[in-house]
Amino acid sequence: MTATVLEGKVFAAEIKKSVHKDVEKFIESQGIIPGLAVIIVGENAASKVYVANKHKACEELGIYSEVICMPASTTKQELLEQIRILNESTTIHGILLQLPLPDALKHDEAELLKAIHPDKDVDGFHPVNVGKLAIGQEHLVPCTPAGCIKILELANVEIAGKHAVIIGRSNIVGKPMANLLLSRHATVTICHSRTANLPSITSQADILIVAIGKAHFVTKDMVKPGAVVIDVGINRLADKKLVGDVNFEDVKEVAGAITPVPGGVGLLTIAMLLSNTVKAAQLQCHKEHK
Ligand SMILES: Nc1nc(=O)c2c([nH]1)NC[C@@H]1CN(c3ccc(C(=O)N[C@@H](CCC(=O)O)C(=O)O)cc3)C=[N+]21
Repeated sequence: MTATVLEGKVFAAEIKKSVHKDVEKFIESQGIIPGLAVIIVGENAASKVYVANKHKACEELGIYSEVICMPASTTKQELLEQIRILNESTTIHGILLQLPLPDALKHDEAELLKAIHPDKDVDGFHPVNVGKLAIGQEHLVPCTPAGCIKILELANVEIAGKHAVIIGRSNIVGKPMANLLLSRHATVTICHSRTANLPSITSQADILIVAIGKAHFVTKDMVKPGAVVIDVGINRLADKKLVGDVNFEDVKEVAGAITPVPGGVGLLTIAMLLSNTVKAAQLQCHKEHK
């Protein structure tokens, strides 16, 4: 048996189409354009590519987008001031602070993310939004795990009652992913670097979500026949080739369905960012009219 390949492009196009409609409706009813600001601090080749992709996607959908590039020498104070300006801006509805931050700012990350107004937090990283997700009140949800859920939904994969295993416990993917799956009634197991006998657990998964940042880590002996495998990894090999955390060619032989890298989850991440930007704009307008 060979797995069905879950093409990110197809699902992302579907989401973008619906977001595009929402953008048009929003502009018509409010007389303003939804706006996204992306702050990028320092030089990071990969970050620049993502930011350029996000900018292009905004243009396609009629969302106003601003990219704010700041030097690696930027201080916490300067960054907080930039965030304050964007929080108060009436043309910007979504703010994304691109991670990772330069080393000098790494220990300020939590404080900086908390400075973004929760209603403009299109990454869903503010503690208020993290907390809301944890108690089942989804508000602005992190884009990558939200994209994984969209893939499952659009591919008609049943979640309720299924055993979902997540490899990776990051705040950006693993933890929010667990909450999203739990709210949709999956039985959820989170594995990580200290998990004993990992293959014995991953082999029980009906849905396997892999987000550990190790190229080709998951092989077919770790996958239950017929499982749905979602690969969140993006690893650049020495030859510049982009690969996931899953050994695609190997796992494809046993999985029921699998996402490719590139062309999988990454495209959904961008689509969900656009969706969150319009949602944020809607939230802010409702508040103004109260
Ligand atoms: N605050 C913050 N929020 C983020 O959401 C965030 C971030 N920081 N830092 C970096 C990561 C990474 N990320 C990606 C987005 C799109 C693709 C994407 O479009 N990938 C395509 C193309 C990949 C390529 O060819 O380079 C694909 O997988 O097919 C990948 C990765 C968002 N991130």
